[in-house]
Order: sequence, then C-alpha cells, then structure tokens
Amino acid sequence: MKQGTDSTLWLNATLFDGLNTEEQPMAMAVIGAQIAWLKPMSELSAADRSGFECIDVAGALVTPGLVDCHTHLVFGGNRAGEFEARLEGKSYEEIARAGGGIISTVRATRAASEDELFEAAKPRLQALMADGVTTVEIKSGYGLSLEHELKMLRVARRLAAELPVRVQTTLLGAHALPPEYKEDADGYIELVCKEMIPAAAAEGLADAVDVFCENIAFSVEQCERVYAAAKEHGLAIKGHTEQLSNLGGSAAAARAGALSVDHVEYLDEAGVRALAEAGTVATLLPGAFYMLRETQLPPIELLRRYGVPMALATDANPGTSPMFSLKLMLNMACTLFRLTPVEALRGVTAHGARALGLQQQVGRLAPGLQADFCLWDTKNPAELAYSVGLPRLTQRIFAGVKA
Ligand SMILES: N=CN[C@@H](CCC(=O)O)C(=O)O
Ligand SMILES: [Zn+2]
Repeated sequence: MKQGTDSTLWLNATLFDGLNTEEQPMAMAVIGAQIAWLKPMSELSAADRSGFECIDVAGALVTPGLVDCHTHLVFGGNRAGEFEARLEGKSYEEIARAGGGIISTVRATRAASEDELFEAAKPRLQALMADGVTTVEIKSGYGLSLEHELKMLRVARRLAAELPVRVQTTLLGAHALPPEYKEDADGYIELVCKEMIPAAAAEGLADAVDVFCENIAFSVEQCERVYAAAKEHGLAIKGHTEQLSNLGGSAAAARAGALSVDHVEYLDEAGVRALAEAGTVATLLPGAFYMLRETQLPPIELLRRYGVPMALATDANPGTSPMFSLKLMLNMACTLFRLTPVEALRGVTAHGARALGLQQQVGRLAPGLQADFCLWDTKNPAELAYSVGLPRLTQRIFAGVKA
C-alpha cells in the first residue's frame, strides 16, 4: 500500500464492522484518512474500482482498529513486590491501607521526570499497538498533586504526538488520597475540583475526568462534587465504580451523565437500570479481576437484559492489571465473564469507542469514520478471542496509513 496516499480499495474482506460480521465478502474504500464506502463484492462494478489502488486480502478478517478505553499506562516504578505479597495472602485493600498499592506508584511517579515517564510508557503503548490498538485512553492518577497530575497528562499527550495512535486523556486526580491530605479527604477533593480540573481543562490536557468511588478511595458524595466540576469545565465523566463493594457509585455517575462506569463487579440491578436509562457504557476489566483473584462476577446477564453496552479494556496499570495485551482481554472476558466472542469484540471496537465518546470517529468500519483498521491471518472473528498469541495481526492501518 502507498504510504499516506489517497485512495485504496480493500477487496474480499471478511468484515467485522465493530458490531457484526458481514455475511458476504466485502470491499472497503478508503480515501485519505477516512472510510469512504463499503460494498459486498458481488455488487462491485468496474467503475467502483476506478481511481483506487486495489488490495485483495483474500478473505482475511478485517476489524476496526482496537480501542483500549481504560488504561493507566503512564507510571513510575512497578509493583512486582506487591504481587508477591498478595500471593502470600495480603489483600489489595490491606496493602492500600498500609500505604502501599496506588500510593507506592505515586511515590515513584512523582520522583520521575517527564522524559523518564515518557520513555517508560512508550514500550507499554507500543505493546498495545502491536496487538492492533489504534485508540487508547490514558489516565493520570499517580501524581495526586497539581504539578504531577499535569505532568502525567503531558506525557500522555506527547505519546499521541510521537506515535501513530489516537490518545484520549483522563484526569484521575480522585484516585487515592495523597499522604499530605491524610486526614482531609474533603480538602483534597477541593483541590481536585478547584485547581486540577480547571488547570487541566485550560491547558487542553484532559478530555475527561475519572474518580475511584470505593471505601478505600472516595465516597459517592465526593465523586459527585468532582463530576460537577468536570461538567462546569466541559469535560466528560467516567468512574471506577463497584469494583470492590457496592456503594451506588455507578448509578451516581450515570445520573451525572457519565460516558462509562468501569469494573462494576458489584453492580446491582438498580445500578444496571440507571446505566440503561442514562446510556452509560459498562466497561469490563477482566485483567484486574484475574490479577486480584476476585470471585464476584460482573452482572453480565443483567447488562444484557437491560441492553447496556459492554466495553472491554486492559486497565493496564502497575498494580491490579500489569497487562499490555487487549487481545488477551478478549479471551479473558470470554473465559472469566462468559461473554461471547462477538460481545468481546464489540467491547474493544464499537462499545470501547462509545465509552470514550468517540463513536462518530472510530470503533466501526462505516462511511465517514476514520480509517483505522486491522487485518488478521484468520477468517473467523471468534478466533481472536479463542486463541492467545494467535491469530497474527498482519496489518495495522491508522488514519489510512499502514503503521
Ligand atoms: N481501581 C482503581 N484503580 C486501578 C488500580 C490502580 C493501581 O492499583 O495502581 C484499577 O483500575 O484497577
Ligand atoms: Zn483503572
């Protein structure tokens, strides 16, 4: 394929469009950075081919570029020691309450320069890209001060500037209580609302704002204050909710108009109903479920019944999900949560895009959307979830360009 040029017609594709698999071989026309049109091969005329460079993929599977809608891939240090402690029987909550967990990554992230964070994050992002990811969300949340939260967001923006991938950034100031606010959670929330959110919005560093609504983090009422500040500054809303207990954080986020609520293992029927009413996506994070050896399954059957879109993401982070393969999450979502392969694939394409508010731009193969797509050496979409390590990604196209 010519690099960055004009008009390419991809022929004989087995096409998963982000929601469904086409029943017959398809042709997909790409002009510049956009998908121009799609047609069954049986309806393709000679005139349709005119002006295009034609590439016959011989039945290979073509999917949208994958969307990893929840990561924390900018961080300092690692938590292999905590992994060992958990294997010896300590719980995630115990470690967090003793000043480890997220706070230990905060210490390492504060100590790291912007360049050091960039260099550490780049291979993590490249690992996701090698798996077919073309859009990724990156959260802050290991700085927990104005200076260090903005530093993390700048690193995320720089990753987007230097690599062929779309990055959505999320300010997660309300991730944990930093040591200097130990007895003053409300004071810290005030800092998030009055300083971090306005600064991140003014500098164009954040697309959304996230919170950790949990007993070891922030209350529903504190999260609602953060949501109000985010909305005041025109930023979208997301939440880490119902991961370890049921506080009603998902319903509160949905009422505030959240794009997504993430984890949701402890979500109950009232919460699911609230998501359905608000059109909020439920993002499933099987990596953290697996890593923490959780037993409470997310309410998949209820989410299906109420028609709540389910996104699926790596949650790539140093503590609960040191995993940099979205394809692995396809398999885990099926084996651990009993999603069907098609549901899992929707989770990393159409529904992942919706969890970021990007459904008009990416996550589907449809006219007018950005030409981000992947070719795989299989003809069967289910194989992407079935097998780990294969099928191979044979081409990754970002904005119409092989990258
Ligand atoms: N649940 C809260 N935050 C992250 C974990 C962060 C960490 O442990 O470093 C998550 O999504 O799992
Ligand atoms: Zn997370």
